[in-house]
Amino acid sequence: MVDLQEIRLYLYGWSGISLGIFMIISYVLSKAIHNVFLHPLSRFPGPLSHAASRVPYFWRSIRGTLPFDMLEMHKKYGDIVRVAPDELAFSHPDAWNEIMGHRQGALEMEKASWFYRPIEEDPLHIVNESREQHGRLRRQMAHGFSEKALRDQEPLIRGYVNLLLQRLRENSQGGQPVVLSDWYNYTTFDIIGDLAFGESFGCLEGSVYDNWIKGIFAAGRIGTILQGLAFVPWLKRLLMLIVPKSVQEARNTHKKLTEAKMSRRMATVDGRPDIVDGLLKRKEELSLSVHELISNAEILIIGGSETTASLLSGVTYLLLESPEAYRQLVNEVRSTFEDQNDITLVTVNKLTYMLACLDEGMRMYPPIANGLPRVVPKGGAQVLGEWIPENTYVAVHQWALYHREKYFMEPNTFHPERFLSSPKFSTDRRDALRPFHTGPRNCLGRNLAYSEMRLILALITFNFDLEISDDSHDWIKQKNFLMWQKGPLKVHLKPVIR
Ligand code: HEM
Repeated sequence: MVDLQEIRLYLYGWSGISLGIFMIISYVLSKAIHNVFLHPLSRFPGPLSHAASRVPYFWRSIRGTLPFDMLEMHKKYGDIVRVAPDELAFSHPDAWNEIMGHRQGALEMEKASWFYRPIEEDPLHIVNESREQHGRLRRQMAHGFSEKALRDQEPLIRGYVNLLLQRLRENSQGGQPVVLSDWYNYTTFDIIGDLAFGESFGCLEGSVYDNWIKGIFAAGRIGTILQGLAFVPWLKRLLMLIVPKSVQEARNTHKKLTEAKMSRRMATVDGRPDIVDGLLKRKEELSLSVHELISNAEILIIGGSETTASLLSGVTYLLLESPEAYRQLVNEVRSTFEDQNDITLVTVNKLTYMLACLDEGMRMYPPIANGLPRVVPKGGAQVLGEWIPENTYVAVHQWALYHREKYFMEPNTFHPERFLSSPKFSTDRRDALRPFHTGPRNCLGRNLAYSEMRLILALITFNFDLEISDDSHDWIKQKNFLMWQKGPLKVHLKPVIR
């Protein structure tokens, strides 16, 4: 016997669900139509799907192809591209100052919180703090990055570089290639670990990555997902509730290890020539909790090690794939120095060709390849002659900008001479190259990074002949999830006999 009441309830249920789905689809469609045709950014060019929704932009970001996709978009649509309903990408040398710089009579643009604070509950640090607290932190930290501080830090840095050279000698003895990309990472992590927490990670000692560092590598991919979810807060909250217990436990273990590191640093005498000393001295005045101190030390490690190591791997690869440039660099290093003890943080400044190689390396393989978005302040702002409405997100995507033929001749080939005033490259817009950004929130560690990179590269090319391993010729074909996903860069090292 058919129960009519049951059928009626069943049909009501289905019509309720259908109505719900219909309403959701109508909402999404009307929002997309509004975004494309009626939004204040409608007049800017870009792919239709990106104007309609943020999803395509995040799809590119979580697939790791954003830097390359941005180049294609700029080639097709020009210097300004609408990459999301509320975001514009700018690809022009002048955009740097207008977006990142000190703006005349106005405050600098704030950083976009969806990008910089993917987990709102986490303590803040110098990179994502608000303008006022950022200024205070920066003033204190700047002492640790001064020229005097760098001179005092030299013995510490040199100690790790010497250990790197020793390990490279040991590991290349049988003629097998070494994974140079790992060794660069070990070295920069150990150096920054010591400068930010008062102790190294023991990577060079143990010839392995510390677990703490492995966690940072995994964070890049998760970071891009969390950034996307910032636009759908309910989904983010839901997903956070179902994070597996093992992940939460790993996070807690990491937290405890870091707290122990910071406690040990705080127990050591004042005046250690490192980067956190300035913060420790003024922690009460700056109202810094232990967690904020840790958060600052952690961001120094993330920002100061992976970036420098990536560039070292990138420039080594590019040099080994460009024999003429490699030969010229080796010539410069070996004719400038007779003894490796003469190679210091000061004397490496003589290596002008090496500096050009590093700059060209940053152009072809910028450690921070994607745009770091800012928010247009109240009242709007002028960028590249266009009036941009308030609350628009704006960014410059480095990899894409540096690979545009409009600004760099032969952008896909390694030409250090473009940074040595070669007439062939006189039309290059060298002012487009800002790997350390510009303005009040630019990189504090620029000098430290250059010193480290020059010292390491000079000592390696002084001590070894390098040859890329056959299976590393495609090394540069990588994805990017906030950081480059570097595969092993294998290199044969032959000690130079003197
Ligand atoms: C090749 C190596 C490096 C590159 C390409 C690089 C790049 C950058 C960039 C683009 C920013 C701006 C971030 C933003 O706008 O949100 C930045 C900020 C920063 N970097 Fe670096 N960096 C490098 C090495 C280092 C090193 C070795 C340190 C030392 C620990 C360091 C410390 C910092 C700090 C403290 C900030 C924040 C500055 C502020 O907000 O006032 N960086 N870096």
